[in-house]
Amino acid sequence: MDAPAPTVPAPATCPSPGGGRKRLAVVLLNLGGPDAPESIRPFLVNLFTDPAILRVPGFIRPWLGRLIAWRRTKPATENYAILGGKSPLLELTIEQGQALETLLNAEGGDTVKCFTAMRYWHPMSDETAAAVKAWAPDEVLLLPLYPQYSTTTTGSSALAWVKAAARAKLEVPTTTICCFHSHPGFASSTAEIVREAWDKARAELDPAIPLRVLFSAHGLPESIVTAGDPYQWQVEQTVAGVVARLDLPDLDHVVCFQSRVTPQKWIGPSTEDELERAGHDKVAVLVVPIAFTSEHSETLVELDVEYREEAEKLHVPGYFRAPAQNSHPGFIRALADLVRHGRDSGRTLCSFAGPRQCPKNHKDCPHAALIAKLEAMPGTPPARTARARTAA
Ligand SMILES: C=CC1=C(C)c2cc3[nH]c(cc4nc(cc5[nH]c(cc1n2)c(C)c5CCC(=O)O)C(CCC(=O)O)=C4C)c(C)c3C=C
Ligand SMILES: [Fe+2]
Ligand SMILES: [Fe+2]
Repeated sequence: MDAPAPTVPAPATCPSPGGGRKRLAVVLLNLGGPDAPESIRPFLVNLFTDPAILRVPGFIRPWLGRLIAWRRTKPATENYAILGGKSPLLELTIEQGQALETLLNAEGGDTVKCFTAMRYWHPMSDETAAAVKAWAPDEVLLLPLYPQYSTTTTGSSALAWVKAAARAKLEVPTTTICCFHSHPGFASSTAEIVREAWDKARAELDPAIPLRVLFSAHGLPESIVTAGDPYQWQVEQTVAGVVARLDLPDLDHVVCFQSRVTPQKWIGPSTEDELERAGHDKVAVLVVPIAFTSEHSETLVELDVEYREEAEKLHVPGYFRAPAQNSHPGFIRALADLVRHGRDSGRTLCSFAGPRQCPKNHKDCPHAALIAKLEAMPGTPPARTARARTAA
């Protein structure tokens, strides 16, 4: 159902490995977004026919997924029209990859090249796996740009990569970073961004009006969380880590969830409900996107246009928004640290701290679930070491 794939640019001329330096391909995993109005429907079909997103029996999924995509096309087209008919996600992800590559290569050591593999629009895993194979790396490291692990995002992308790597016969040791929700460098750089936005908002706002921070994450159907997905728990960990670094004692803040797109019950409170509460309490809000590291349709349209209008209607006395991390130097340093640490860990699957971080009740934590799937998949790249498997 994909539209014809745009040609993937050939990888830049490879630097000589020289001096025994190894070649490390860092593959940035991201969601992807339509690159033109005519890509919106096939992008949505790819999204809603993903078994990680639409959890219905396999024989129904292609039909139901296409139906939901068809119904979602009109509102999504209106949203992307505000952004010129396309998502900015690919450009921003490429910029993040370039900044990361420059930083890692400046340190000497191995030769690093960053690639991008999008889940629902081009360049997708098959195209990227072919480009990575052509570059002939000694090792691959998968780095999601989602700080918090969800089966619907990082889990789905990692599985898509494993299948694509097998098809491309890319059989090199591969490390997957599963999450960095509480990575100290990520938390500090996010706190820096939030603090700057807070100071700017406070400077503009009447000192008599209180300011509440709404940490707004993309939502998930509640049934996915109940089934064991650790995403909500990890979002809460991120917020706790960021708040601890803000140096704003007694900060009025809340974690809330946006972007509900299906009729099922989604996790809450919703960002819309929190706007209503802010209007009622007569407090201004600073909205902080907390589960995605670059600007995209849901920050630039949903937060900046729709929720801003909603806040006005609800008489919220001030509406401010902190930017996403994008290529903030502190964030890129955090990503570089994750690459180095993941590499050195010798693990197949590595959290920001090495081993599993999620409490036991989150049975979809990849350390319990994904590793088995990764290794059971025919043609899976070999686990790095037997120790890595047991350590996971
Ligand atoms: C943490 C990030 C995300 C989670 C979790 C997530 C789950 C999830 N998403 C949908 C449905 C849609 N998501 C759409 C766009 C979209 N989703 C994320 C991130 C997460 N999704 C991003 C960054 C984007 C935007 C990309 C861009 O183009 O800029 C869309 C399409 C847009 C729209 O129709 O408004 C849909 C649909 C579900 C159902 C889900 C969990 C089950
Ligand atoms: Fe989404
Ligand atoms: Fe986990």
